[in-house]
Amino acid sequence: MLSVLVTGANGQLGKSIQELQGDYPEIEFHFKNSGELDISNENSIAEVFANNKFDYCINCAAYTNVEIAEREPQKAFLVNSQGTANIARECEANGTILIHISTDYVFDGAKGEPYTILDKTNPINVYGASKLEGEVKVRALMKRFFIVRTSWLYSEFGNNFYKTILAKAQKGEPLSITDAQTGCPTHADNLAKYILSLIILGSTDYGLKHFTDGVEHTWYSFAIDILKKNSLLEKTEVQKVKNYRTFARRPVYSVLESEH
Ligand SMILES: NC(=O)C1=CN([C@@H]2O[C@H](COP(=O)(O)OP(=O)(O)OC[C@H]3O[C@@H](n4cnc5c(N)ncnc54)[C@H](OP(=O)(O)O)[C@@H]3O)[C@@H](O)[C@H]2O)C=CC1
Ligand SMILES: Cc1cn([C@H]2C[C@H](O)[C@@H](COP(=O)(O)OP(=O)(O)O[C@H]3O[C@@H](C)C(=O)[C@@H](O)[C@H]3O)O2)c(=O)[nH]c1=O
Repeated sequence: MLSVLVTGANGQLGKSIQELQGDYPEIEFHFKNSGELDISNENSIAEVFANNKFDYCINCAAYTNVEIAEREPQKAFLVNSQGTANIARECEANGTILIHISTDYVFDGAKGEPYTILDKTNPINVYGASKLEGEVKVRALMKRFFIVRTSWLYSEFGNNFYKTILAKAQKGEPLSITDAQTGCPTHADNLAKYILSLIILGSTDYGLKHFTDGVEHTWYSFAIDILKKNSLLEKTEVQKVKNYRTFARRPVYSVLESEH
């Protein structure tokens, strides 16, 4: 039996993994939400590790509000950089393999073609910078780790673009959606299955990975797909815009070349 700790268990990805647990009888899952394990608190982590021996830790805990991060960078860095370092340190000390999740927003978008794991990072917003610092800490502190970068996650859980658009359309609100950014929407369930496959297959191909669903979209084309799938396109007024106002800058092109 493999023992697997999942941090941030009540977030979008954490819940997607929880949904799948019945399909993995060979794994004993230990799901910890932010109240049960605060990754920014070393004592909280030490307490959880003192009572268990984990083969793997899937770090789903993160500060993910891209907009608000611009106004409270210290909070984003506390979780995404220091918190990640805390988890990495404890995993390394306990022989636990870390599967850490990162983002397409570590790139500036200037490349204009799919980013590989060898491409230079250059975040252009606070969230991306804090996630990159988390990656750097994992690499510095650990030998056996996976850093899985993904993009534009959506699912029935948590906050995501899919749910925002669906909720607005269901209320009959007119939509104005940017086509100024291109990326790959990725269903959290597919990412969860990929992560669990690394564990089940006992992969020793450690290091950096890119995982997406592999289909490029702008936010506008993704919104059109969402409306079509939910039979809302005819009923919804949708405007394509270039200048949807946001606090945070986002990469104009952040497609990740996915190996899977
Ligand atoms: N969402 C996306 O589009 C993408 C996400 N990612 C990455 O994937 C991972 C999972 O994201 P996702 O599930 O969507 O994010 P969510 O925001 O849905 O979930 C993150 C979870 O982390 C928890 N959390 C926040 N701070 C702490 C802390 N100090 N200690 C423990 N838990 C904490 C939150 O709990 P609470 O709500 O109680 O604060 C929340 O449940 C993250 O690393 C994210 O950066 C990468 C690319 C795209
Ligand atoms: C809701 C909405 C957003 N937008 C724009 C704003 C922004 O440029 C883009 C995406 O909006 P959101 O704020 O929903 O998505 P955002 O928070 O930028 O999503 C990101 O989250 C983090 C956690 C990641 O790691 C990224 O991969 C990515 O998924 O769409 C519109 O044009 N119209 C709208 O009605």
